[in-house]
Amino acid sequence: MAVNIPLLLDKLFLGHSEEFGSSNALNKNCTFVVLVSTGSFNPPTYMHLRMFELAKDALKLLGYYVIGGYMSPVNDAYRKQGLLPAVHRVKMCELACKSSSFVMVDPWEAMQSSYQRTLIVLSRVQDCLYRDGLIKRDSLKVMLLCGSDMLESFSIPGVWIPDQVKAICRDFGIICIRREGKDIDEMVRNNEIFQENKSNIISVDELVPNKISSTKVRECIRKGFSVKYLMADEVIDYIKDQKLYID
Ligand SMILES: Nc1ncnc2c1ncn2[C@@H]1O[C@H](COP(=O)(O)OP(=O)(O)OP(=O)(O)O)[C@@H](O)[C@H]1O
Ligand SMILES: NC(=O)c1ccc[n+]([C@@H]2O[C@H](COP(=O)(O)O)[C@@H](O)[C@H]2O)c1
Repeated sequence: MAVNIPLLLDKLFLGHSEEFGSSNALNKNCTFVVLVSTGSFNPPTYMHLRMFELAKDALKLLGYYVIGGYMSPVNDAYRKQGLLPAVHRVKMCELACKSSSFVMVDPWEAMQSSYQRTLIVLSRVQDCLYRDGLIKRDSLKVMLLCGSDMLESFSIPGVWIPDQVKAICRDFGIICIRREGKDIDEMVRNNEIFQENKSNIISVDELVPNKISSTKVRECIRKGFSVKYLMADEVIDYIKDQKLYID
């Protein structure tokens, strides 16, 4: 039985914008995008937030308008080594999102009693938005936002369910941020499902390459090094207060 947690809508852009002049953005004939990023966020870094900015810019050039984004921290049952309890990761994501005008946290996945696959997470966000009726179904697109390491994992046998990968690519779409020089076009060329849905897979190159990773941040904390300017000050304060990531 799913734990019922309402989807936050407070930062969703549903009104006026300079880009749309004086008229209401939602009356315009364009596709509105809601980004969903799934991951450990252990802890959330500036790069996790930066991904939303990069995706928003890239989609704008393609004629899409991003009206909001969600970070969805993975459930504890994912059992990745060193994964902190979801309560901490959700809290840190909430603190990280404070500085964003459009990125929110969706704690639904983290708060369920079992692991939730990414397709289920995307479907739930889409269902909530459809149910609310705030945006017309045919002008709303929910997309998975990820880094190229995650896109690469789609092709590793046994990690994802092929039918679910198909559904994610076909019914949602993926916006993928290049990470550490990975060739996203090659990944798309070498995967049949990606090939079939290549118009729905958008790759984003960074103008300012950024190698921040949660693993490296955890390593710095363990060694007692500074992590300032790698993630939000509020997140750093929380980690200190709660004495997290020190073995
Ligand atoms: N520097 C980065 N460039 C591009 N994508 C990134 C970067 N850091 C994280 N991501 C993406 O953010 C999402 C969530 O990542 P995750 O929480 O696993 O962070 P991570 O830094 O990869 O963590 P870890 O180091 O613990 O594996 C994934 O889609 C991942 O690819
Ligand atoms: N089949 C699936 O839906 C599937 C498989 C592997 C990873 N994932 C997701 O990808 C993300 C990976 O996060 P990490 O890079 O931190 O391991 C998590 O949100 C996880 O739930 C989903």
